[in-house]
Order: sequence, then structure tokens, then C-alpha cells
Amino acid sequence: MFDDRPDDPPGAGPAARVRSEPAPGAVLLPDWLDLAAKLRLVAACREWARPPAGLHSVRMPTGGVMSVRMVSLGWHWYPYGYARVAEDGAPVKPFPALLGELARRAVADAYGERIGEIAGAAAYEPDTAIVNHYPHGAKMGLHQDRDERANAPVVSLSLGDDCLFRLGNTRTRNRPWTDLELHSGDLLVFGGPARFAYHGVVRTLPGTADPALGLVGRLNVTIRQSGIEA
Ligand SMILES: O=C(O)CCC(=O)C(=O)O
Ligand SMILES: [Fe+2]
Repeated sequence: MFDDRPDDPPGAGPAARVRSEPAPGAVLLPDWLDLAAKLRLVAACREWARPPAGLHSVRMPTGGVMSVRMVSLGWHWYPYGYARVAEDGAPVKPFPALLGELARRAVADAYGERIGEIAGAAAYEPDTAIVNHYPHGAKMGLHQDRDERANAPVVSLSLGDDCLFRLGNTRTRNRPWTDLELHSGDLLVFGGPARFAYHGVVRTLPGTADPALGLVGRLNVTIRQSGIEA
């Protein structure tokens, strides 16, 4: 995406990274986080990763172990549901109010005047987040986020290495899909008709992270409304 295209005039810069809607209801805002916000979020993720109820590997019911490591906030996600306690039996860490405010701003920026048309967007009350760490070589298979009992948008923030993200359709794991590059600082919101779209991370691009973040690999923070009555 940053390469000069063959038909660009000589000397033309990289293609601009601008707002896009890769599928109805899915909005990508490149570089939504500035450097200070990225640094703050990376520092917070380091704190959240600490035990108890910290970063852990996830075993799937089929027996495999995910290559991505996770830590949950607010509600502890496991395949396939939400619990109050983490893998180690410790209470899940609280959902930080600041993350809720960030996510509400994200939804407002993504949908603008159309916010009223997107299910659960205007009254967005996120209460849970999942932080995913992708070491080099990690990926995430195509899946739907459907353990929530609400259809409010999912807010996704990326940090560190770039990745190839696949946004599919809501019916099947197969085509049609759109492949996007997600870069550090990018915001992707999927709500409305895209809320239950299959999606996944095909691969990360190791070594592309800004060294200023001091991060090896990629971090992704998704913020959600669980729909679970407290
Ligand atoms: O890492 C990403 O960009 C996607 C993460 C994801 O799909 C999830 O946590 O459900
Ligand atoms: Fe997901």
C-alpha cells in the first residue's frame, strides 16, 4: 500500500491513507491515534498484561492453542463466552472508564451523522475489551465476534507491527472478502450490517512497528458491549 504504483507519475509519493468503508458498516480511520495516544495505550496494555488475570494463551475446545495471547478487561473472554474470572481463577481486571470514552469517541468519529442508523452506536455502552498480542508468526483465523449479547459495534485499535486483516461477509467463511492493511494507530469499527462479518488476521508484517513503541509484534485492542447484565 505504501509502494509507488506502476502507473504513478515518477516521484509520486505513497498512496494516501484515508478514511474508507471496506464494507457497509465497517469504517477504517487510518492513524486515528497519535503518537502520544499510542504510547499511552501500549503502556496500559503492559499493565493489563501482568498477572493475576494477565496475558495468557487460549486453548480452543478442539484442543489447539491460539498463536495469539490475550488479556481481557471487564469480562473475561474464553471460547466461547464471557466469565467474571480469568484462566488463573483471579477476578478479571476492571474495564477502564477511559477505554469506554475512547471507544465512544471512536464510534462517533467513524459514523458521524449516520450514528443513529447503526445498531447500538448512539447509546454505545462498552463494558469489555480484549487485548491480543501477536508475536511474530501469529495469526487469527476467520471468525465472527458473536459471544456478546448485543449488536453494538466492535471498536478495534491496532498498535505495533502492520498486519493483513481479512474482512469477510456475514454468511460464510468464504469469499467475498476484502483484505486490508492495518497499521499502528489505525481504528477499525465494525457495526450495523458489518457487525457479524467474518474477519481475521492473515499475517502480521514483522519488524514494521515504530521502534518508539518498544513493542515486539502487534497489539490489537477490541472494545465491545457484552450485553450481559452486571
Ligand atoms: O487483531 C485483530 O485485528 C482482530 C482481533 C479480533 O478479531 C478479535 O479479538 O476478535
Ligand atoms: Fe474478532
